[in-house]
Amino acid sequence: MAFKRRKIAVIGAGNTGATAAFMLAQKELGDIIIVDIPSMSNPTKGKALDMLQVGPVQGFNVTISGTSHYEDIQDADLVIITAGLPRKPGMSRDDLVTTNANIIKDVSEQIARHAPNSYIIVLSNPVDAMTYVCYKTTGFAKNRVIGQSGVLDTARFNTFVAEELNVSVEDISGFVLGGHGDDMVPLVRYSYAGGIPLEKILPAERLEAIVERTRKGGGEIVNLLGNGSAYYAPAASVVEMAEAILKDKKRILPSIAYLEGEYGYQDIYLGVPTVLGGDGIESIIELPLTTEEKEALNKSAQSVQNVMSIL
Ligand SMILES: NC(=O)c1ccc[n+]([C@@H]2O[C@H](COP(=O)([O-])OP(=O)(O)OC[C@H]3O[C@@H](n4cnc5c(N)ncnc54)[C@H](O)[C@@H]3O)[C@@H](O)[C@H]2O)c1
Ligand SMILES: O=C(O)C[C@H](O)C(=O)O
Repeated sequence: MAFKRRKIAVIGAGNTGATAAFMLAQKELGDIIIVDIPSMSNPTKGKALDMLQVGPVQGFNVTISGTSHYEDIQDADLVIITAGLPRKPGMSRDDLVTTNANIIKDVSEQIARHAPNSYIIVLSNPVDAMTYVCYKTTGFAKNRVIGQSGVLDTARFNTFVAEELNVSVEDISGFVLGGHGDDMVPLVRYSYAGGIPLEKILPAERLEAIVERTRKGGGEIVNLLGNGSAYYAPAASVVEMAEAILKDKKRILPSIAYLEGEYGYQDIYLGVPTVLGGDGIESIIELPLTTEEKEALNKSAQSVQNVMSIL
């Protein structure tokens, strides 16, 4: 049997979808098909063609195409869902729930029909609840339906810590648990700079300020952009997860995973540390938490439940 290149479908050709598609191509992770709703002109095809023409300049060699037909995602190995509305200043991610849930249901049905063996990473917000909708609609196994938030939230935390310490961001390893909302749980106790616990080198009030800024990191960018939300770091984050799966890297990365008793929660998608490899979420890592940390995680899980109760 001949080897074949991987096929990656990106649903939604907006800011996050187009940026993720471009980064996937630059890393030659597979042939890319970008799907968006039909329109009078054809911006999806236009973006795909524009990206493809970077290949000769940067030296990557994959196909990139744009479409509004779901048949074109036939047999995709991996699907990244970015379809849906982003928030605007003054909105919370949860305000998007009703509109985006309808979009995610529709997209998930199409994925189940045309790419029944795929692994899915969901980005659309409110992402914990949208990942749940995708899981229920596709009926795929829980390890194959994954949400992205923790890689991004951790990247923000790491960025702020590196700036504070004036050291390389490469040496910071933060750790964020919970839902992708303002009560997410950056766990300082499990965060390090060059192997040194952060609590040993940063005063408690500076750490608390960084935790707060991380929690509101998405909103900070929404306010700065004025019309839409972050996309470079979100795209890079979803691509890191995609790479872990496509190359069976068995990375320890935070993912939004379906919980059946882990951390004491049932029937919920929530951000937890996972091993991401060729079979998607291969395992969930459970860590001992202090009473205070567990209370913070309970609060975050309750926020996700509140959004899910609207569905
Ligand atoms: N999880 C995260 O960390 C994270 C990070 C950034 C953005 N997001 C979320 O991702 C989503 C997309 O953000 P964006 O900045 O790319 O928005 P965007 O408006 O730039 O792009 C969204 C695209 O989805 C398309 N779309 C809508 N319905 C569709 C359907 N049924 N099928 C296919 N495509 C459809 C739209 O036409 C649009 O091109 C938002 O919900 C945003 O909140 C999540
Ligand atoms: O903040 C948003 O609405 C988009 C995304 O979830 C983010 O964290 O950047």
